[in-house]
Amino acid sequence: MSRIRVAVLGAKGRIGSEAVRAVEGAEDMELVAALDRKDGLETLTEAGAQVAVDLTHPDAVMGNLEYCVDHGIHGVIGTTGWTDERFERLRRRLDASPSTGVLVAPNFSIGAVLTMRFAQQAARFFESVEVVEFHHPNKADAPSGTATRTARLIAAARAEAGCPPQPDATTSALDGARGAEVDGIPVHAVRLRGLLAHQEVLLGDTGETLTIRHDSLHHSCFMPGILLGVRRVVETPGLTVGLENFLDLD
Ligand SMILES: NC(=O)C1=CN([C@@H]2O[C@H](COP(=O)(O)OP(=O)(O)OC[C@H]3O[C@@H](n4cnc5c(N)ncnc54)[C@H](OP(=O)(O)O)[C@@H]3O)[C@@H](O)[C@H]2O)C=CC1
Ligand SMILES: O=C(O)C1=N[C@H](C(=O)O)C[C@H](O)C1
Repeated sequence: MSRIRVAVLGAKGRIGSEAVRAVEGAEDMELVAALDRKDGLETLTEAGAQVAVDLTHPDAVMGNLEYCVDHGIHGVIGTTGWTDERFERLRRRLDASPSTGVLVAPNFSIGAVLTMRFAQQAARFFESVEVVEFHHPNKADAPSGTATRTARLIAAARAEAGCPPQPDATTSALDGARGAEVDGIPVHAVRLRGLLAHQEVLLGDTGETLTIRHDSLHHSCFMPGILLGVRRVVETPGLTVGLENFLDLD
């Protein structure tokens, strides 16, 4: 059996360093490159990488990914900062490299993926929904990629079910007091020393509330998802958004 030749970008970072160890420990993979900020992208082609795992920074990910797609290297992308415009740019790039696969996963932890799915299922049954995410204070972006994706999935489920806008009588508020709005869903970001990555989806209706909470307690929780992404992306051309597509959830 030939092993999958994997490169990790952001290899010295919090999640990247854990990913390096996970790839090294996977029997069906070979770590052929571990890139930090100072390393040129040509290292990827020189090393013969088949899959690049990007865990860098929202400012770096597009350049890295475009180099990979142009060179036929599959991408497993955990880095955040994804907008509709970025997805469109990536789709156009992939059109010119139709055998290349890219997985963009807002969250690789199975529990977080299930949180998103459960929130999506519950969204139409409650009048009110808000998302609160909690992260370590060194995180570059807010709200988190996971919270943004969760809110979008909730909003889409509510739109499909014909739910009206949620009630909110606020007419006067300090800037930011009601959080950010993602497709009409309020999203609040907390940054606190001691935390890693946590999320609550709060749903409310007359006389009851439902809270769906997930806690990532260690970066190891993202590793099974990253390894699954590497194994599946080599056989899945085009763009896949969300690890749930590789989990056979239905
Ligand atoms: N999808 C998921 O499940 C998860 C996603 N993430 C996301 O992954 C990203 C990284 O998070 P985290 O590990 O906490 O961040 P860190 O800052 O700890 O790590 C990022 C690493 O990438 C390096 N880097 C920056 N730019 C480049 C570049 N152009 N090429 C190569 N390396 C580069 C940084 O170097 P330097 O220190 O010199 O800047 C740093 O070593 C974030 O977007 C985060 O949200 C995190 C956890 C889970
Ligand atoms: O920066 C982090 O730590 C994380 N980033 C991802 C996000 O923005 O959703 C995934 C997880 O929350 C950890």
